[in-house]
This record gives sequence, C-alpha cells and structure tokens, in this order.
Amino acid sequence: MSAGREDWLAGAGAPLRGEIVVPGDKSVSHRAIMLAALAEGSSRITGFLEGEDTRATAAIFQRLGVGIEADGAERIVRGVGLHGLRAASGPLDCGNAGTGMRLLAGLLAGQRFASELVGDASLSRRPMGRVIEPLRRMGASIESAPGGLPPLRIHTNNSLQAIDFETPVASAQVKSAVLLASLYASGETFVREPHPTRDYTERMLAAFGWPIAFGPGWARLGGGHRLRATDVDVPADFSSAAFFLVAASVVPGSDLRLRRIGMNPRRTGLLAALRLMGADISEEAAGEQGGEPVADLRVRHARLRGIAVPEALVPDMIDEFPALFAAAALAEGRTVVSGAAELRVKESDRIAVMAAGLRALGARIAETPDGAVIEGGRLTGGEADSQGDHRIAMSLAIAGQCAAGEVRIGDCANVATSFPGFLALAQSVGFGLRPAQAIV
Ligand SMILES: O=C(O)C1=C[C@@H](OP(=O)(O)O)[C@@H](O)[C@H](O)C1
Ligand SMILES: C=C(OP(=O)(O)O)C(=O)O
Repeated sequence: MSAGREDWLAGAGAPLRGEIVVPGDKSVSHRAIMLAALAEGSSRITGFLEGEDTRATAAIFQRLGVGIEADGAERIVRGVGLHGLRAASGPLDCGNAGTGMRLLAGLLAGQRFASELVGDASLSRRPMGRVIEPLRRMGASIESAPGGLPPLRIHTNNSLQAIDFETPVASAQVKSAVLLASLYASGETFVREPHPTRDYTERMLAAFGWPIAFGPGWARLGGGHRLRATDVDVPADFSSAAFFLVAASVVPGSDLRLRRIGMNPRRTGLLAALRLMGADISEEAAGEQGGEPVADLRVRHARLRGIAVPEALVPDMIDEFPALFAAAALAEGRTVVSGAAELRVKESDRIAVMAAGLRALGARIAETPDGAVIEGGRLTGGEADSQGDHRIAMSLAIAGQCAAGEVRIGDCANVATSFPGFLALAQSVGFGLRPAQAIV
C-alpha cells in the first residue's frame, strides 16, 4: 500500500535522550475497529494507530456499511450490531496486514453475504490455511489461491457450528479468527493453544459485554449474544517501543524514557530477553489504560551479552526478533535463537532477511531452520535491504547507529504500516537517520 520506494541512510548519531510517546497498539487498534463495528451503538477509540494496516481495516468496515469518523487519533465507530454489516462490491483490501486478513476471515465467515479478501504482494505470500482449516470445520465455505494463499473468497453462511480446537501454532491471529467466527456459531467454542498468545480479542470481547471465559492458553465462548458499544483507549504499542529499547541499550550515553507503554505480559518477552542480556531498563509509573497494564520505561545504555533466548519467550516477543537480532549483532558473545520458525512467514522471512541484512553490514550470522546463531561484534556498514518489511527497516536503522560506516537501508516505505512518524521521532531523540536522496 505504501507509495514508492524509500531508502534510508543510517549512521552514528548522538546518545539517545529525552522522553517520547510511541503510537497506539496495532493489535488493539485492529480489534477495536472490528468489535466496535459489530456492537450496538457508538464507540470512541482513542489512541488509534494511524498506520496503514489499521487504516485498511477501518476502510474495510466503512465499505461494509459501518460509519467511522476520524477526529485526530480518534475514531468514532457507529456500530451496526452483529448482523448489520452489508455486502461490499469488489474485494476488501487488507493491505500488508496479516492480522486484518486472518481476523476478518473469521468475522466474515458467518455473514449472510459473500466477501473477498485481498492484500499486497507480501500478504499474498502468507499462509491462510491455518485459519481456513478451522473455519471450514465450523462449516464455513472459503476458497483460497493454491497453497492456502490469498485472495480468500468467503461464501455466504448463516449456520456455523462451534468447535473444540487446538491451534497448531501459537498464533493469536488463528485463535482470534476462530473466536470471531464463534460469535456467529451455534454452541460453545473452546480454543486451546500450545503456548499462550496475546489475549486482546478475549479481553475486548469481555469489555464489549460478550460472555467469555478465558485464561492463559485457552478461551471458551458461545454464540448468540450482543456486543455493547464501549470506548477503547488504545495503549502505546510495545512493539514500536521495542526499537527504542534496543537502540538506547546499544548506543553509549543513552538515557531515554518511553511514556505509557502497553505492558500486556504476552507482549513483553523482549524486555525479559534484553534484561537477560544485561540491559538497564526500569519500569516506572505502572498503571492501567483501556483495561491493559501500562508503564513508563526508562532505558539506559548498557553492555549487552549474548544469550540463548529461552524458547518459552518466543511467542511473547514474536514481532521483536528483528530488533533482537540487531541487539545480538552488537552484543558481546553468541546469541542463539531457536523455536522461532514462525518468523519465516511474517511480512518477509525475517530470519533470512535479517541474516542477509546484518551480514551485509559485517555481522556473522548462521541461519537455522527455526532461528539463528549470531556472533556479536562490530558492524562495518554497507547496504542492506529490508525487503519491504517495516520491522526489518527499523531494526537495520538501529544497527546503523553503531556501525563504523554509513548504512543504506533499502525499501523502507512500509514502516508506515505500523509506525508512521518513526523517522522523525527517531531523529528527535538523536538517531543518525535520514531519507536517502533520490538520484536524479
Ligand atoms: O493477533 C495479533 O494482533 C498479532 C499476532 C501475531 O501474529 P501470529 O498470530 O501470526 O503469531 C503478531 O505477529 C502480529 O503482529 C499481530
Ligand atoms: C507480523 C506483523 O503483523 P501482521 O501479521 O498483522 O502483518 C507485524 O506487525 O510484525
């Protein structure tokens, strides 16, 4: 969805200092639009992430007949009720967002109209069989391109049945797709996970008044209830904060404060991993926002050591591995990542693309099927390509802060999918980072 190719130049900047606020949580913003749209009455979403992924989800619900008004970083959603969506003419474009497409597949599986979900080139390569399979077991009729790839054609259906389902991979998107389809199903659905994942769908369904029982790694709910309009105050996204936690850890002299960051325990695995590496990060002013734990995070430069990342942390830091790879390449000693094969089916193959990117900057990294072995040391500089993956672009920008020479990072426009304003915010705290001039 991002317009044009954009390259960045990164190099040693100043120590990172100051106090910043990062944008709203992407997972919460997607879900807030979805549940508010299906609720009865108007909901106000504050702190909504103005990223391309979440804007694509909002635009889809507008096409499905939901009134959504933007007021700065707020959205007023005029909910149409569980059965109030209307068919849209033409495909619904999820852009770059796996979350958008997988959750919508569940939500649209029980509608009395057909829909088609499409995405950009990256999303069109991502596996959807993991949601199609359980939704078919519930009675949904969904066609995909060969190999379970998008686009998804979801046929009209008003007779879904509940299922008892164990997700084959730890995936909040798969769990959420089944839970959202269950709103339209007869009977009680039970979802179990091999490892607990983020529980925003469960928490938010409860906040919107839907009877649901859940705990770490499981959720149970029945169909046939109603969602009541509810205001959602979206906390700042831990995954966006992560780039600054790593950058301030590795840049000497840094002392940075991040305000009111969402601290859902299923999201903060990177904090635990960085602390094992020796990072100096303290939590202050712990509180609550929109039903989620939040805290200010103060991060000061520290010498990082390589670690074997505990596999139990992997789902809690699944989006933070590109940043962790950058930290590991600059740490002392060896870091081993395992049990993280899911990284290969994100916006890019994040193991391969980070390994190639850091190697181009002088790092020593060996890929394994489900992770990597990273030898920490010095980075020289050079040219690395993010392959249009937002988290890789931002992680390579961190690496650039500590490289001996200049780092050119290719294809960064997709940063706008999750973190609009990253470049200016990073510059404001001392990053050496700027857009590369177009060659004329
Ligand atoms: O449910 C969510 O909001 C998300 C779940 C994770 O994906 P998986 O469910 O594929 O692990 C994560 O990588 C993604 O950025 C957001
Ligand atoms: C994997 C991500 O998101 P999604 O699955 O929604 O594309 C991400 O933001 O890192």
